[in-house]
Amino acid sequence: MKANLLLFASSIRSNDKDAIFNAWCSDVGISCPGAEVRSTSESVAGRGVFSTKDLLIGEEVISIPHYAALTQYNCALYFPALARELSSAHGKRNTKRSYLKRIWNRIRRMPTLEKSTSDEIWQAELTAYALKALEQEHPWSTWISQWKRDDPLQRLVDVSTWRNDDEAIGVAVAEFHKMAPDIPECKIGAAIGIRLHELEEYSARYKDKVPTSESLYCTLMSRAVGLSENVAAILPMHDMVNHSSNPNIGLAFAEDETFKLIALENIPENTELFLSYKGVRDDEGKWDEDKATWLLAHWGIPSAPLEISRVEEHAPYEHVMSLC
Ligand SMILES: C[S@@+](CC[C@H](N)C(=O)[O-])C[C@H]1O[C@@H](n2cnc3c(N)ncnc32)[C@H](O)[C@@H]1O
Repeated sequence: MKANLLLFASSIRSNDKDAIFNAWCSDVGISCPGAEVRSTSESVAGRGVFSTKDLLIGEEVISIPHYAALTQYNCALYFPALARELSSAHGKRNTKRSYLKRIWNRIRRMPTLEKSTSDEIWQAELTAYALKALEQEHPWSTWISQWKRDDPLQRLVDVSTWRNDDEAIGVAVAEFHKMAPDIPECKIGAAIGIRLHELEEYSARYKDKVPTSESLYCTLMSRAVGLSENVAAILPMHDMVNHSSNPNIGLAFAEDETFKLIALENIPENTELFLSYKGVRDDEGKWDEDKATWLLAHWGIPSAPLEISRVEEHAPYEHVMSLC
């Protein structure tokens, strides 16, 4: 069923895809008074969210009810049997990741910092739920079947032999380096190594126990947002917004049980809307090579020192986190 849906998604024309997605948002109660998804060469990524009218600073652009969000909590309610299977599949973790983390920190000449292990758990869980939603034609399947990611890491993961193919890994590193020549290849290699190791762990832990897909895991990672330290979500419509280090909208938590995307400045009609997935400045406001490496490895988005000219994060929305 999943394969059929994905085939269906790739065979429909881009504009039809956008119309289907925009109509689906309205059907499930996502209100977009000032925005819609468009596939267009005017988007930085070929597809993104655009304003459909002039927007004023502070204006609500999109409102997403909590129940529409793909979170572990909502998913456990919709798919309780899978929630039980997932909790028994988590099992005991091994420690190889901390070894890779030490390599990363050695490259950065930083002391070892342990990263929270909850990241891999939410990624695995949300991947399993997304696959189940596709299989059961849950209302989310219309949305999930439109997820896509196209960058060297995704292409590498989609080559089923990547585990035994150092050459393919080298090609991915070289492609990333071409996209972001200011980032040294050794850092890109270390970041990709960590990502691939996560995938290996994911497969070893969950395969044959719950629905798994390395490809979807990799794609999903690039669409999620951290709502709090241990809660990640993929929010329909929010996940269609592309990244800029000069964002014009921000995510806010509202008291009416919705997530809201709010204009951070006056935005003319037909302008691409942007969020900041991850800041790439250090404490002094300079381009930070490590942060830039993760922006590249996690989302496939390049950055360079000269691109940053304005303030990145807007104080009222600083509670909005990106996962990495
Ligand atoms: C959350 S999705 C955004 C929606 C996506 N464009 C789509 O059509 O589904 C994140 C992905 O969009 C692409 N993307 C977002 N911002 C970008 C940018 N500034 N430049 C290039 N690609 C970008 C990257 O492939 C990234 O992994």
